Parts: sequence; structure tokens; C-alpha cells
Amino acid sequence: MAPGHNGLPHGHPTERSLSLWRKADAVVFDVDGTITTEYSLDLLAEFMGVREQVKALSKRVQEGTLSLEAATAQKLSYIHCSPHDIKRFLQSHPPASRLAPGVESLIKTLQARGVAVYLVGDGFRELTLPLAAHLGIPKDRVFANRMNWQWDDETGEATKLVGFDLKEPTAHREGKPKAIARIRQKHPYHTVAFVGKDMYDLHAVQSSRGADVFIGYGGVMPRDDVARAAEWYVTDHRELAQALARYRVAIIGSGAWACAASRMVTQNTAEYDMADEFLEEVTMWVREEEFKGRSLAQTMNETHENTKYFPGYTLGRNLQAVTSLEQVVSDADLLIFCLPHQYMLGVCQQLMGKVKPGAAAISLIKGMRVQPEGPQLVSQMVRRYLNIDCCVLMGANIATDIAKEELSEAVIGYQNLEHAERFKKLFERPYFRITLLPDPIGAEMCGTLKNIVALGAGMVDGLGMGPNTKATIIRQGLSEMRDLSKALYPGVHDQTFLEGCGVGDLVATCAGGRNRLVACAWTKAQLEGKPMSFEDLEAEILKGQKLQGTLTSDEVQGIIKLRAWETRFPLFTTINRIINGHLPPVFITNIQAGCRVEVEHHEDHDELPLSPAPPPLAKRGNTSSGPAPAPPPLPPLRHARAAQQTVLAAALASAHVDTAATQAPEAAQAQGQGPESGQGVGGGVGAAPGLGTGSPGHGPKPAPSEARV
Ligand SMILES: NC(=O)c1ccc[n+]([C@@H]2O[C@H](COP(=O)([O-])OP(=O)(O)OC[C@H]3O[C@@H](n4cnc5c(N)ncnc54)[C@H](O)[C@@H]3O)[C@@H](O)[C@H]2O)c1
Ligand SMILES: O=P(O)(O)OC[C@H](O)CO
Repeated sequence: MAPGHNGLPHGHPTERSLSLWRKADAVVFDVDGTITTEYSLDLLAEFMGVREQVKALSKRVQEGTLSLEAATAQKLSYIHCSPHDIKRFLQSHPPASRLAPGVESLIKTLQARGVAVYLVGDGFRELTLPLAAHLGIPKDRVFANRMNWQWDDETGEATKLVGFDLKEPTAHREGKPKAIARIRQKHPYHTVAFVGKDMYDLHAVQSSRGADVFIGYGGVMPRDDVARAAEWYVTDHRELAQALARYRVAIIGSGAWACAASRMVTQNTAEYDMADEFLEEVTMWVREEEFKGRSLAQTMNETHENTKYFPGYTLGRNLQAVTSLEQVVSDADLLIFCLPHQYMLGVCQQLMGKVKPGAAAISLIKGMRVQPEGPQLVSQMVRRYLNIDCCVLMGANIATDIAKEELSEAVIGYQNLEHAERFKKLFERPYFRITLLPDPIGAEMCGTLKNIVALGAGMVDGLGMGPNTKATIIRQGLSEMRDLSKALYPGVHDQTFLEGCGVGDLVATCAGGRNRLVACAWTKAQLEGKPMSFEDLEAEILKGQKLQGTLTSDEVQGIIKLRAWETRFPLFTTINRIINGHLPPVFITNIQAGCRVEVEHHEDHDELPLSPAPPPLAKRGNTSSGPAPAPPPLPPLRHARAAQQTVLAAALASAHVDTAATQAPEAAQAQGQGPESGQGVGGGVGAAPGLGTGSPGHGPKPAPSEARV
């Protein structure tokens, strides 16, 4: 055969046709000779003993000496069958025996990807519908001619074939473009591809522009003229299936959650799936570092285990650890960001202009960046710096439990539904359920803010208090999460806070998360008189994994302080004051007092942002905002025991809080003021007004949405 369109060899699509085929949301197939190995009417004619007469008519149509309409009418008069004959014919020629090789699998692949498949042919519904049923194509997606029948007046049954319905568009030469136009009128498909066998099909597409691309199929009835004229000519349907886009997946980050999430992703990309959308190999960016004298990435590639950040869990064999960030993203279509949030700005800056155009991202990161003009969520950062869409995946997703394949749920918050659906396919497993949520900001705010509440829950545990107190903190936390999210982003949906990313994640984190764990240890250390910094405890307990809550608390407090919202967000404010050493942990049970305590500015670097331009986040020791070397760490107040006591004394004096309240619960109990004194959360802490006991002792009047505790 001669070379195809633009001199390309056969089977080589033009760039345009390949791209349109890959993004088609509807594919229309011609029927006879394209999805079948023969003209079905010819087979019926053979069955009825008139094959040669009918074939001769088809030849005349191809030669242009007889019109399609006249030939069809003549063929039917030769065939002259009854409905019973058709039934027998269909029994002896079941659909599977009539289909062209590879077409059934191609159609199933397209359908699994959500592509709408249509059949448009100039054969007959009576013979085409059984094929459609076999292929799972609904009747209303089939365009074909209808036979006319003579009816027996007495039995009411069709008896004899008497021609065909000329009102069907497919009865005429220009019928196919008309059918495609009808499809487009009814459904707003973005891209329609047409697969057909002859020049009529090609002209039908070119003349009407009904379809965006024509692909010639010559596997059954090869045609040189079509091969020459078509932008893409294939002789096997498998070529079309193989050419469908497959997405290359990259994970940016290699910590605990990144590794647990990678297991789901690699399980899905490795598993056989009709849609076959993803390339099996997944790459993971592993920051260059040595662990136990060896390159961590190298160890991961050899042992399929992240021995530093996620020891004890096997990762997919199809996961490739790569240390070059640029290399990982350069050819990736789907980017999964999963890093401690403080490193994301540096990563985004490094990746500017290096991401594949058209790539889509999802962030699993829980945290935000605070700029003078306001907060910037990670998904917003990705959109802004990398100029690509970014969904978020948020939920009650403690990494180790998911690695054990215990049931868990998450939401994918999205702006672009198509991307969200693709990511859902990439992550969803029998043990990991995903709901799509059109509120990405709400979902991400939930994931970010719950880390602060978890610190409060850890303090409750560290103080040795029980579930009632923790439930109070969780309830108040959820309320402040919602109020702050809505105050900053009024479009956020209330319902989001009742989803897996809201109350679900909050409960899980407050029960078993790292923020809770470290805050509990920090509180105990305080009570025992052997205080330790959060950073030291983080290093000791989490062994390289990163705490997000303390940094997020500082960032969020910057937002609160700038707007003088302390009394609107008493839990967030009190937690921030506790972790920064301005209040003792026991104030977690007295947030109305905690948020009103006047905080003395001890040292410049100790204070929370006051001015419209919050100080750089890097000020907080090793919590720099990018992978670039952090500036020399300044010890925050929460790390300095002596300074803490000084400020605490001042704070208590200014709040007129009874110092007994600042002691450990045991000490407070001895004075009848501890949680077991009957005042519990409501009034257990000193002279300051207690949780749930009404108006505060001093300070501004609470806003209407103010906390009840
Ligand atoms: N761990 C969980 O159970 C869990 C669950 C859900 C969401 N999350 C969120 O996912 C995000 C990532 O958490 P994780 O558990 O995967 O990470 P992690 O806490 O285990 O932190 C380790 C990661 O931080 C990276 N890292 C350390 N120093 C770095 C630096 N200077 N620059 C760049 N990267 C550096 C390491 O290379 C490693 O990838 C966080 O926002 C977290 O809140 C965590
Ligand atoms: O362990 P934490 O506190 O960082 O929380 C982990 C996850 O966010 C829980 O969904």
C-alpha cells in the first residue's frame, strides 16, 4: 500500500489525529466492515440463499452506478425474509462471531474510560441491535435503518418484509453526518472521533465536520484511497486501543503518608483494568539523603521499603525512587504532592516552568502558607507557581493504618471534575473509599486546621483527662475550623465539615495522630518538670517524620492576630499560647480565659505576627518554608523553659488567674479545682471564667459565632 496521509507510513497517526483520539469523549463507529467482518445484510442474504444477487448490488453502489436507496430496496426484495427467519439467522450468527478482531476490547476500554460509544451504519437495526447489546451500547446510541413489515390483521404479527423506512437518516448517503449532528445536538461532547472504512465515511466527516477526526479502518475491507486520504489509517483495532493515552504518575515526597499513599497508587497502576489509563511504573521523589550510611533512595529501590520514614511496610515493586526533583516531574502527567507543608514553597519555586503542560496535580498535604496578603493553601500555591490544576485529597488517613489496609475514607476536593475522577481511580482501593467534593478549599482548610486541634487533644491526654474533655475540644475545634474557614473563604460549604475531611479526620487525628502524640508527650514533660521542646520531641518520637500542627498554629495565629479575632477563636488562640509558653497546658480547659490573657512581648522573635506583614516563617527554627538552607534558627519561646516561666507569670498576673490553676491537674485537684472537683471542663481552672460558664471576666464581648466553651 502507498504511504498514508502526509507521507506517513500506515499506522502512524498525525499528531492532531492522535491528540483528538486521546481526548475524544465520544467515538462513533461505522458498523459493517468496521466493527463487523462482513456486511450483515450480505450474511442474511446468504442465509436466505440470495448472496450473489445482493453482492452484485453492493458492487454497483461502490462503483456509483446505483443509488444506495435503490440498492437497499432491491436487496430487501431479494432477501424477502420473515421475522422468524431473522431470529434463526441471529441464532446461527451470534454477535461474537460477526465482530472484527479487537473491536470488543477497544469498545470496552473506551467505555471504561467514560467515553460514549455510538454505532452509525447503513445496515439494519434488526441485525445491529444484537451487536450493540453484546457490546453494552444502549439502543439510543445506535443509528441504523428500519425494516418495514407487513402485519397479519388477525394475529397482529409481522409476517413479510416490504421494504425499509426512508425517514431514517441512515437510509441516505448523507445519513451518517446527519446522525452525528443529531448526537452533537443532544449531547455537548467536546471531541467526537469517527472510525469508518470507506471514502463515504471519510467524506461524511470532512463535509459535515460532524466529527472532529476521521480514522480509517482497513482490517476487514482495506481501501487504498482511504489509506492515502485519512489522517490515520489502522488495520487492527488494537492499534487504537494501544494509542489511548496512559498517564505517567509521579509522587513528590517520600514521608510516611507519601509511602502509604504510594502503595494504593502502585497497586492500582499494576492491576489489570479495562481502562488501562495509567502507566504501571510510578516514580517517587526522594530527597537526597543518607540513612545508616547509605543513600535512602538506593536502599528503597533495592529493598522496596522506606527504612527511614516508613519502616516495616513494603512498597510497590513498580515504585521507582528518584532523587532529582526535575527528572521526576518532567514527563509526569499526574503529580501527587505529599510533603510536610513547610517545604512546598521551595519545591514549587524549583519546579516553576518544569512541569509538563497539561499535567494535573493533587495535594495530600495538610498545611498552609501565610503571606502578608493572607493565607495561601498548598493547592493554591501549586496553581499559582506551576500553572496547573490541583485537586486535594483529605480525610482520616493515618498512614500506618492505611498501610495495614484498614478501612479508611477520604474526599477529593476539586475544581476540575475530570481530574478528580481520574485521581479517584488512581487512589481508590477496597479499603480506601473516596468521595468527590466540589469544595477544595473547604476540604483543605479542614485538613490544615485539624492539626491545631489535635495538639489540644494531645494536651488533654497529657493532662490525664478523659473522653469528655477531649470531646469538648473536638467539638469546639470543629466549630472554629468551620468559622475560620468561612470567615476567610465565604464560599466554603457547611457540609464539608461533616465529611471524612472534616469531623472524620478530626476524630482520627485527635485519637491517634502524631500531633496528638507529641503534644501529649510535651504536656507530660511539662507536668513532670522536665520540659522538652516540640522539636526535640518530634525528632525523638517521630524519627524524621514532621509535625505540622505547631507550625500551622503559628501561621493561623498570625491570621487571627492580624484581624483581632482572638476571642472568636479561643481554642486556636489558647493552644497557640500554650505551645509558645505563654500559658500552661492546663489552660486547654479554660480557653475563654486563655484567649483573653494579655500576652507580653518577651522578645522580638518570640512573638506572633502583629503587623500586617507577618515575619518570615523561617524564624521558627527548623521549620523553614523551603528546601533551601534555613536561616540560623532563633529559639522560639516555646523552647525556652526560663523565658516561658517569666512570660507565664506575667500572663497570669495580667489575667488575674489564680496560680493554682496553672499547676498540674493533680495539684489543682488537691485544692478542689481539678477536673474531678465537679467543675470539670467548665470551671476547673482558677478564677478565670471556665469553659461553658458564660461571659468572660474581661476582654471584648464574644462575637455571635463565638465558641460556647
Ligand atoms: N503521616 C500521616 O499519617 C499523614 C496522613 C495524612 C496526611 N498527612 C500530611 O501529609 C503531608 C506529608 O506527610 P508525610 O507523613 O508524608 O511526611 P513526613 O512527616 O514523614 O516527613 C518526611 C518527609 O519530609 C521530607 N523532608 C524532610 N526535610 C525536608 C526538607 N528540608 N525539604 C524537603 N523535604 C524534606 C522527607 O524527605 C520526607 O519526604 C503532611 O502535610 C501531613 O500533614 C500525613
Ligand atoms: O499524624 P498527624 O497528626 O500528622 O495526622 C495524620 C493525618 O493527617 C490524619 O488524617
